[in-house]
Amino acid sequence: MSLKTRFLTLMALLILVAGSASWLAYQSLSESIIESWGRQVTEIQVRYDSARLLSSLEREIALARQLARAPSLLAWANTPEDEALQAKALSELENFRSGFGDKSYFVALTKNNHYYFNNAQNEYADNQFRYVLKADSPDDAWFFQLVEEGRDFHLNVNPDVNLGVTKLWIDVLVRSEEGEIVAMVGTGLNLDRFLQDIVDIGQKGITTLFADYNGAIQLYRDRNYIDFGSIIKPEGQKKTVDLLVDDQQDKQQILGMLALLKKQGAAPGVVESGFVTVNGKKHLAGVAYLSSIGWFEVTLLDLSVLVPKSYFWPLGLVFLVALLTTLAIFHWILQSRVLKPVTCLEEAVHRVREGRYDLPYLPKPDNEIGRLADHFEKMTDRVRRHTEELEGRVAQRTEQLHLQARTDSLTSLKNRRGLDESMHELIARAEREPISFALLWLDVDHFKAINDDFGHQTGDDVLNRVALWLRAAVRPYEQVGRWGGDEFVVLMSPCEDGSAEATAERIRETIARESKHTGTPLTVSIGIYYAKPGEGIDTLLHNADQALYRAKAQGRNCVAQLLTDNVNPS
Ligand SMILES: Nc1nc2c(ncn2[C@@H]2O[C@H](COP(=O)(O)OP(=O)(O)OP(=O)(O)O)[C@@H](O)[C@H]2O)c(=O)[nH]1
Repeated sequence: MSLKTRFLTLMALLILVAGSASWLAYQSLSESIIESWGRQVTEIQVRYDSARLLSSLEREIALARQLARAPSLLAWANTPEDEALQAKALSELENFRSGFGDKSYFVALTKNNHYYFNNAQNEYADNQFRYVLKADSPDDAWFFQLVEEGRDFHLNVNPDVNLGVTKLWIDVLVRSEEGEIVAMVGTGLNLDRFLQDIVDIGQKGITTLFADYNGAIQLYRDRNYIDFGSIIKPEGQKKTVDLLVDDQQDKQQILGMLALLKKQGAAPGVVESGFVTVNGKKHLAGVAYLSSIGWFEVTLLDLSVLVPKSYFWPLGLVFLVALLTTLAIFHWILQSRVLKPVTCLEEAVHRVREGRYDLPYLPKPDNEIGRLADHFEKMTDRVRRHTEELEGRVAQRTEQLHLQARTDSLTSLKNRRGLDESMHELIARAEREPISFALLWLDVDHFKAINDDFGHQTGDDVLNRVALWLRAAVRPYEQVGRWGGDEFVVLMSPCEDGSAEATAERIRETIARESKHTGTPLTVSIGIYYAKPGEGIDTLLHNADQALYRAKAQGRNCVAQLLTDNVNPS
């Protein structure tokens, strides 16, 4: 895996880990903020809903209580058969009727169980007596139950089968001076309008409901959940608030909140709250006890509606964009400041390793890698110069050795090897183009005697002088060498017929003449051989040697030629 891939993978992993940790921390923090905010909102909402209910009921309840204390009503309730008292009481009731919000009232007398009612349309004027309540009738059980419980004030939602109406009833007991319950009075409020005004107020995500002292649902936007006639139902058959929540733990929690508030009694403004699941969605439930009417107010806040998850999408988007931007910036910095310089440096090192000093362009960021590239560039330049210098020296030395290997150390003429190579070149050239060349083989006469008479050093001096005279006697481009001992060779090319003899003669004369000026006069014998096409080096040497042999045989200090197709001496 390349450095770049490793870096980017590591970076992405680190960002993901850090991002996930931040996200979890954010989730936890936001949840606790939402929870704390939700509880405050719930409290406010509960108090607000409670206040709305109480404000709409208080006047009605106060009026009902006032009616319950009316002397005319009390007098009639004590003596129901007294028609005068009845007329007076009903007149009083009619006065109160116009005061009630629903413009209706009811009276039920405990002594004869007579039930009186009149409505907004004054439908039952002078005919307020509606029916007789029967203790054994389930429809009338509410009356007998309330009287038996002896609660002076009660609210309930109940259908009146006889009247064909379902209302929120305000029931107030009428007691005689002795405390005996003699009647029940009150009014009924239009349930639909009440639900519409107080309960189903159309705030999204907020559900308001009211439950009675036992937790039975009294006011709720869904009528199917309302526990009508709750007063007469035995425990266990009531539609209580826990019906709204899904699991058993939540049911216990919400009922526990009701029990706790009931225990705390009349402490105003106390709100209990907790999370419950309603229809599979998490809700924050707030509960308050309205001691003045003996009911509970329950508010359910759907947090997924009030604070939907979609609110956090921009945050996720910002996180994603930040992640990608960070990766892009990191990649750019990594690429320009680290990876590209390192890649170029690696390529440069590779080239130098292969002996190439033409470095590619090396980026030099202002960091350790840039400085490393700079050092490497300078180091390479130095190595290149050093290598070039060394190579120059080696080439020079090689050239020297090459020359040395082909030069006679005494005379500085070509040695046998040098002559050998020159002859090979001439033969090869003669195969390609029609050139002629000749070999002169020269030997100092009686050289041994010089050595013997004057010493080896003098012999060397003589050989040196012969070399100089030889060199001077031939054209500059003729190749002259010492074959060994006192034998010399001249390669003449191009060489027309006859020119070799002339040159040989000139050499012989020069040496004889010049040596006379030295303390050791000497002569040389020269053999000549003209090369023929196709002849190898051995043939050439052999034939030249034969020519020399002839010259020696002829008495020395002379020139002899070997003609291979005519072997007679010249
Ligand atoms: N001083 C000196 N003598 C050498 C060198 N190389 C060979 N000699 C001597 O040269 C002599 C060559 O003698 P030869 O060619 O055999 O005979 P020569 O005396 O020249 O007689 P001819 O050739 O028959 O005229 C020998 O005595 C060698 O020892 C050298 O480099 N320096």
